[in-house]
This record gives sequence, C-alpha cells and structure tokens, in this order.
Amino acid sequence: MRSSTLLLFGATGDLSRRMLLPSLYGLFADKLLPEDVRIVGTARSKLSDEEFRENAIEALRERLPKDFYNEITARKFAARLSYIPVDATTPEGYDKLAEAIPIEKGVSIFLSTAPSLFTTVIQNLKRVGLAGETVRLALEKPIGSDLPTSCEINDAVAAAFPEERTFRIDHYLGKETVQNLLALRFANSILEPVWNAGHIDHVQISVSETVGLEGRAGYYDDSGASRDMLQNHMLQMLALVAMEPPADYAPEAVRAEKVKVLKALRPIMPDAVQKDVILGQYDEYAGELGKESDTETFIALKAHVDNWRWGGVPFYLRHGKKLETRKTEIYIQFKCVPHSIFSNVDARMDPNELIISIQPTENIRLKLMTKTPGLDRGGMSLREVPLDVTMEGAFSDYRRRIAYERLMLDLIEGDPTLFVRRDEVEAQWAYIDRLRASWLTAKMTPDPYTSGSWGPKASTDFIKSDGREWND
Ligand SMILES: NC(=O)C1=CN([C@@H]2O[C@H](COP(=O)(O)OP(=O)(O)OC[C@H]3O[C@@H](n4cnc5c(N)ncnc54)[C@H](OP(=O)(O)O)[C@@H]3O)[C@@H](O)[C@H]2O)C=CC1
Ligand SMILES: O=C1O[C@H](COP(=O)(O)O)[C@@H](O)[C@H](O)[C@H]1O
Repeated sequence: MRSSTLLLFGATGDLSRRMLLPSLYGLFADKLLPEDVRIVGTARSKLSDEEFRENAIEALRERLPKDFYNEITARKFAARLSYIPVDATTPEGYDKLAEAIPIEKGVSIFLSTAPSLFTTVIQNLKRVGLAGETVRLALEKPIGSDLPTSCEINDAVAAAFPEERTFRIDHYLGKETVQNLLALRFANSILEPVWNAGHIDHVQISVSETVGLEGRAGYYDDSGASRDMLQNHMLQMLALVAMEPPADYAPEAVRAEKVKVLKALRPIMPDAVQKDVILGQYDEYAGELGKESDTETFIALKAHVDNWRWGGVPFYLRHGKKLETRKTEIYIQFKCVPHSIFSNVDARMDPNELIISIQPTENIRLKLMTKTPGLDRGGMSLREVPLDVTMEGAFSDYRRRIAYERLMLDLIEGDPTLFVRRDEVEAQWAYIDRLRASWLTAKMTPDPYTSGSWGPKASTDFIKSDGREWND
C-alpha cells in the first residue's frame, strides 16, 4: 500500500535539511511524489507550519544546485509540508501525532534522530496506534554501535513493526551506480562466466573523503571509520559485488543472497589483524576534537569471502577522512592472460580492469588491451583502451540525484529491496565486532597520516606486499 503521509522525526536536523527535504523536493519537482502525499515534520523545536515551511525552503535554496532549485516549485512543495512539535522522550506529543495522521491511508515514518531515541519513539508510536498494518518504519543508521546494541534496537523495532514493514536505510543502496552494479552483473551474460576466483585477481572498494569531522565530533569519535562507513556502506557494496544471482529482483531474493556473502566473510582474528588491517588517524584530528584519541579515521583491510566462488580472491577495502580526493569506486582486476603470444616483442600486457565509479563521477569503465595503431616493426605494440558507460550526457533527462530520492520513493511505495534486512545488519556488526576485538587484543593504534594524503604509508606497503597497488 502506498503511504499518503510521510512522518519525519528529526525534521529540523542536519540530515533532513541537507538530504531528506531536498530529496523530497526532487521527487516533487520531477512529479514522482504522488499528489496525495503529505509530509509531516516533527522535532522538539516549537515551530508553526509556516515557520517549518520557510526553514525547509531555506534549506532547499542552500542545498540544491542553482539550476534545479525553483522558487515557485519550492513554494508549491512547501504547501505539502506541516509540522507538529513533539518531544519524543515524553508521551504527550504522540497523541497529537496520532490525531493528525490518517493511518487508514498509509503512513511511512522516518526516524532521522539519534538512535538513542529509537526505542522510546517506537514504543510510543505503538501505544498511540501509529504502528498498525498500514504503517512502515524507516530507520537511519547507525543501527546500534555493536552487535548487542543493534540486536536491542532490532528487538524494540520488532515488538512494534514486523520485518516486512521495517526499512533500514543504507543510503549507498540509493546511489545510481551502486544499483547499476546489479544491472551490470545480472543483465549481461558476458560477465557472469568470469565473475569468480578463476578469472578475478582481486577486488578493491575505496571510499575516500576529503571532509573531516564536520561538526559530528561526539558521534564520530565513538564510531571511527570502521563503524561509521565500513560496517554499513562498504560491506553492502562488497555484498553486491560478491553475491550469487538472485532468482528475481525482489526484496527477499536480493537480500537473501547478500546475507549469505556477509555470513561468509572470514572473521579477522588477532593473529591476522596486524598483517591484514591498517588503521590511521589524520594529523589534525586530535586538534579538531580537542583531546587525544585512538579513534581511526582511516581503515584499510584485506577481506575474504570464504565460499566456492571467491576462494583465494582478496577484497581490499579502504576508507578514510581527509584524504587526497573524494572518490568512491569499486575496482575489479581480472587475471592476466594465461600465456602471452606477444611475449617475443616488447608489448605491454596489463590485466583487464573494471572500474565502477560511484562518485564524484558516475561511470563504469572496462579497460581492454588493444593494438596501438601503426606499423610497429617486429610485431605489434599494445595499449590499454577504456570502454566507458557514462551516465552524464548519455540521457537527455539525466539528473544526478541524491541517493535518498530513490529510498524515499521506495519507502512511500513500500518496496524494501534497497533497504537492509535485520540479518544483514547483524552479520555486518558481527564482522566489525570481531575485527575491533582483534585489533584491541593486538593493541593496535592508528598510524598518523597527513591530511590531504592517501592515508598512512603502511596502507600502500600492505597491498604492495601482495604484489598489488591501490587504483589511485
Ligand atoms: N547528518 C548526516 O549527514 C548523517 C546523519 N545520520 C544519522 O541520522 C540521524 C540524524 O542525524 P542529524 O540530522 O545529523 O542529527 P541532528 O542532531 O542534526 O538532528 C537531530 C534531530 O532530532 C531532533 N531531536 C533531538 N532530540 C529530540 C527529542 N527529544 N524529541 C524530538 N526530536 C528530537 C532534533 O530537533 P530538535 O532539536 O528541534 O528537537 C533534530 O531535528 C542520526 O542518527 C545520525 O547518526 C546518518 C548519516 C549521515
Ligand atoms: O554515512 C555516512 O556517509 C557519509 C558519506 O556519504 P557520501 O554519500 O557523501 O559518500 C560520511 O561522510 C559520514 O561520515 C557517514 O556517517
């Protein structure tokens, strides 16, 4: 059932202003937000409907690209918004929400608040009748800070919302090229026969950011790179690369295949952690934080998926803040040809590479060896040539969307395919908890690195010692 109300908790917060409201505007401007859908914002701030609308318009003006923002459209969009001030920690306000929202027409509730509020909010929603069959619940990450706390949140959710009405957000699944990975793998027949340990040398998944703490010091210092990015976005990308073909593009089929990969991840034990994991912290971190800290702002590791398809193929994962460039990509290096017929001439023979660029560019590139044009003496020389699948410019109506646009639309429509199931999130935490326990046992602390670099030198050395290098 499509929801006719979107109830947004944390409607005045950073995520709402930067991502959620602009995404809803994007859907509205593209006529994808169904006519009857109304958005009710809530938070503690005592705002009137009109004040909330003006705040929303201001956020849209700030956040949206100039050539997409339109004042008239923004005002029409704002007419769909209303606001009810509620302190989520006290029971009173929930009755006001229940009175104002017609549940029989379907409701999607989005919790964009600190996870510490989740349990109280959910219990109160249930108490006032806002958890019935027509109501769905979306939760922002982080779902806990380790496996036990994640299970606690998931139990509290399950007491009010069955799994099929629970939508856990991982905004990377809303990114265009992340979804394109599924199309690339499962809508083409040429890749599947070579998508395995017989043909793939290794996989790299890199998320490098130029930003630092961005005003989230308290949260970040408790989380670090492993819990902030690796636990969720990076393991989700790994699962999409490594999963078996699902029978169909349907929520349970897709998620069941992903969870098998997550459960097949080899735990990184204390004896392997110093060799297979690099931790770093950018040089300005303690200064920004105002105290010394052992929190990692960089992590690189070698992961293994212990199953038939991937036996012996390393997955190198790397993420850091304050690195040289902003880049998210999945890099797949195929094995070299088994025998070079060109070995008698001075011919370069590079392995094929598939690069799925997620941001800042959205692009898929396959690098192939071809003949260098010309009349080389004594044979031929070879060169690497890219085959590009580019989004930008390829479709006249293409617009770079915020990842949440896809997710908001799917939430309203009730399609959970691109949301994370409970067993996935818990398998992700199990992997991260083991990893962190191992590095604590091994007494590892982060190596310092210069802001604007590619992270600690050890990260380059560790992949080099396997005879490989990062695709920078
Ligand atoms: N910001 C980001 O880029 C990202 C954020 N997230 C996650 O999203 C969630 C929200 O993050 P963010 O927007 O940055 O957080 P903010 O601190 O900016 O916003 C929190 C929101 O919750 C409201 N709030 C706080 N306490 C209460 C309360 N007792 N009752 C009702 N409302 C309350 C605040 O409004 P008021 O003060 O008016 O009550 C505000 O609207 C967090 O879990 C965060 O980890 C995840 C990924 C990225
Ligand atoms: O979830 C998070 O993601 C952002 C990075 O998102 P992106 O879409 O800009 O790649 C990260 O900066 C933040 O620390 C983390 O909480």
